[in-house]
Amino acid sequence: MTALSLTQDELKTLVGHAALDYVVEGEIVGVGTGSTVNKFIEALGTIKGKIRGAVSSSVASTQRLQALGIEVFDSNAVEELAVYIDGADEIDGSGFMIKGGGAALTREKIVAAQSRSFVCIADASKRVQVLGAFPLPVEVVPMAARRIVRQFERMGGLAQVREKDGAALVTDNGQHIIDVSGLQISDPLGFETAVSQWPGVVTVGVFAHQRAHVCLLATPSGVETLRFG
Ligand SMILES: O=C[C@H](O)[C@H](O)[C@H](O)COP(=O)(O)O
Repeated sequence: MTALSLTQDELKTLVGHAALDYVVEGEIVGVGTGSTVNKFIEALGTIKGKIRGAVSSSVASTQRLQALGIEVFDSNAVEELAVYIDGADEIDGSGFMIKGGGAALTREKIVAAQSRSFVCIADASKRVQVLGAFPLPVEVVPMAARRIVRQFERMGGLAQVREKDGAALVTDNGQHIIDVSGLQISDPLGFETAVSQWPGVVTVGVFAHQRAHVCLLATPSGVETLRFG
């Protein structure tokens, strides 16, 4: 394949449109959050007559979907989704991911869990050997934040509460986010299981139990499809 000279934004558009191949006609599609998913939502608008609607993982994505005339269903109103399409901050060779750079990790994990298949859309910069170079987002109940920061520090991480406009960021769920840098997550399944049990942790941004089944990776040579079985 010839190398294309595309900006990161164009790569996201490419992969956002490629994800349409995974949308099942007549069904409700699970929609993630983030700048790559925003390209997918734009593309979804062009085939909105062919789908029943969407289940969304954030207020931001819901607003974008509704602005395009796509009906957004409550996740409780839908038993199971055929496919969930979402971006990632990092993805490894097993389809394990770090997510939550946009603070939407909790609802993302919920929608991923109710979907038969997770299609990750990302540009090639997100592909890693070992998870952890991207600071790991963890959604926490505010009263537990200090204790959880200390726990990550004891593991050798550097943890801090994410801020927005000079105050702690508040998620769609009314909680806070801790970002943890300096961790190498060599056992994503074990790590996710362990941290998920800490009191006050709402959701850890390691997606190992809800890993991707397919990753559409935008590269300078076009879209590569990685399948994780
Ligand atoms: O909370 C946000 C999500 O996990 C996003 O899917 C992730 O941060 C990737 O976002 P982007 O496509 O903007 O890089």
